[in-house]
Amino acid sequence: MPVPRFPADFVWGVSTSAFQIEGGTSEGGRGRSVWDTFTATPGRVARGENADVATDHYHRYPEDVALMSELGVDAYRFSLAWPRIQPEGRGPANPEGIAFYDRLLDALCEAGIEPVATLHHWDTPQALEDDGGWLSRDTAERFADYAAIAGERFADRVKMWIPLNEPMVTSIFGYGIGEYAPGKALLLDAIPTAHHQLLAHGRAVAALRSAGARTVGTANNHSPVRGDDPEPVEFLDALINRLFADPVLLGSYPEVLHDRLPDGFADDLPSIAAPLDFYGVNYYEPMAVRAPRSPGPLPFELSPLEGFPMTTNGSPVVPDGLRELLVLLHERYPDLPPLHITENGCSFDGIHDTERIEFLDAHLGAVHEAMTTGVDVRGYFVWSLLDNFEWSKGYAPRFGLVHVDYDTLARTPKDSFAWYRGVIERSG
Ligand SMILES: O=C(O)[C@H](O)[C@@H](O)[C@H](O)[C@H](O)CO
Repeated sequence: MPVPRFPADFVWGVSTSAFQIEGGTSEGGRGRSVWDTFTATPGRVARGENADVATDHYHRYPEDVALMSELGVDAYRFSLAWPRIQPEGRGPANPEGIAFYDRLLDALCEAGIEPVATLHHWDTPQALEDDGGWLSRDTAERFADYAAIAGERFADRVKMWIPLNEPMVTSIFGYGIGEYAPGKALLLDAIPTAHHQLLAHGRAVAALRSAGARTVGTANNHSPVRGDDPEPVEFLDALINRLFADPVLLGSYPEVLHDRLPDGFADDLPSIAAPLDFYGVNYYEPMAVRAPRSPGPLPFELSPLEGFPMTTNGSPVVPDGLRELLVLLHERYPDLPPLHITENGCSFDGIHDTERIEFLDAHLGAVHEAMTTGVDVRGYFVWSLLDNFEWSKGYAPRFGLVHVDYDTLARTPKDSFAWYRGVIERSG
């Protein structure tokens, strides 16, 4: 199905993150992050893989910027590595770290590609984790200092800012079930990490605006929750969607989680609900849930979503879930700022990646459908430009429009690269 016409000023982009592509983890004065520690811990990452080299973007960024130029994107969403800019997570900026991002930003501006900078894509400095990490309120204050440094140094070239990528994943996968760094399995006792991240978001918005940032938003991952039993559906919806959206967009928390939040949380809500210029959404798949079949610590259990094609990463392909989500956000949040799809993509193998083209085509169709019903969507960013390090799954899942040979680090555009370039060209 030909991709429908999007507005002429619609933003076409691609996304990546520092830890997943940069490599050079011990170069340029970079400090250790929780993910360096996690990948060095046996049994945490498939096949014992790590991101010490990853796609070597740290050295090959000119080639990657040239690929984006060839692709014709308007914007590139990447993340700054906090441990590269502040190796211990506090104190003065690391000049070599700043210099690396200066080089990258200058190359992007030279190529006419708008930089979209995420301040935190999960690589928290290990030194802060040793002091409690996101379980500690102080980390939010340290994050504000980091945001001020980044704003002062880069706000002249960065077009859009995103303080945190998917705080939900850090809280639930990092502190709740321990599947991601820092690998803690606190279950619902992980919820204070959500509040401290949201406080960090609010503090960073203020720091970035003082530094002259033009446009500030979010990149929250959201999934419509499906199930026949309303109780587990509402609870999971509160846990993965509303816990991270309501405080930012309504200035309140879902009632059902109040007793899990730190004392005095309400005093922080005005700072957390700082007005935004856009609301970024990462979408991959809906979630299905049911009541637990045996007593356990959680009032729900996940259930498989059947009857859909699957990606090589085990995700069901449900394009209409994206339309459903956009309409839900539009209806649920009256003062919702314009939306950007800050991530959407899939893992499939091979250079001739027809399934990826079909996936992106169908999801763009879903976005357009939501727009025709009045949802204000301004841009779309494919995850990802390059195959990269897929966290605890290592390098097996391939999400890139560009294939990466991890032996030679050679980049090879896939069929989806040419397809997306055509979409961008046609949308004019
Ligand atoms: O959404 C996420 O989980 C992250 O932002 C990305 O870092 C992932 O790599 C991507 O989504 C594929 O799973």
